[in-house]
Amino acid sequence: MSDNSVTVAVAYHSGFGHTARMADAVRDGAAEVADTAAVVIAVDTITDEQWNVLDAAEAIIFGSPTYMGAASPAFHTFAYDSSKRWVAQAWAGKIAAGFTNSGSKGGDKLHTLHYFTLLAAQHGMHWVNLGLMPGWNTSTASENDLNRLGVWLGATAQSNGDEGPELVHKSDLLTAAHLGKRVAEHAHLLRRGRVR
Ligand SMILES: Cc1cc2nc3c(=O)[nH]c(=O)nc-3n(C[C@H](O)[C@H](O)[C@H](O)COP(=O)(O)O)c2cc1C
Repeated sequence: MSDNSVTVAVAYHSGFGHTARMADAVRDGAAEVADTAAVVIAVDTITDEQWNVLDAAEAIIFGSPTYMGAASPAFHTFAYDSSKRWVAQAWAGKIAAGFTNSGSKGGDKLHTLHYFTLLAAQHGMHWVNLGLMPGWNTSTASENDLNRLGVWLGATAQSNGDEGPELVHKSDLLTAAHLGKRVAEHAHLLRRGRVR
């Protein structure tokens, strides 16, 4: 890593492993960008050292399954605990983005992403959206299209209730990787624009 390196941290919760697959894909997408350190942090087991990683990161990408139309309780505990950073606006100026996964095609996932934007705004962070046109929305389109669920705000996945994490849809993982890469690119842009 050079002096121009950036850190992209993926702060996520996953109850049963599906959202964890997305988190890994987001990390791998970010790591494709040169001079990027990409790390995943499970917020339900977060350590003091990992809080320090978040404090030092140029970008934090929030991820959670959608449970009962919102982010999971474990993610909300993390958000509550981040209020210590909010008081000092310690994360202000960082880049933020988000992803979620649910059992239904719609599943009220958008509410989880909206919540992430509010969390980011309260922290004074800059939201980066997905940056992909919607896929799978014409008669000739395919469910293997990127952004097959047609969401602009962040990356989304749909996981059938009777299938394990190993069957998370390929397109959703590629869409998650796209988000990670885009966030890393924006983190570099922001860093280059910073007066040192
Ligand atoms: C308590 C609970 C609430 C859920 N609520 C929703 C929901 O509101 N909408 C939806 O589509 N799926 C819902 N689901 C399904 C999960 O979003 C889905 O199983 C997801 O893949 C779980 O991700 P995870 O393995 O990362 O925990 C719910 C599941 C649980 C356990």
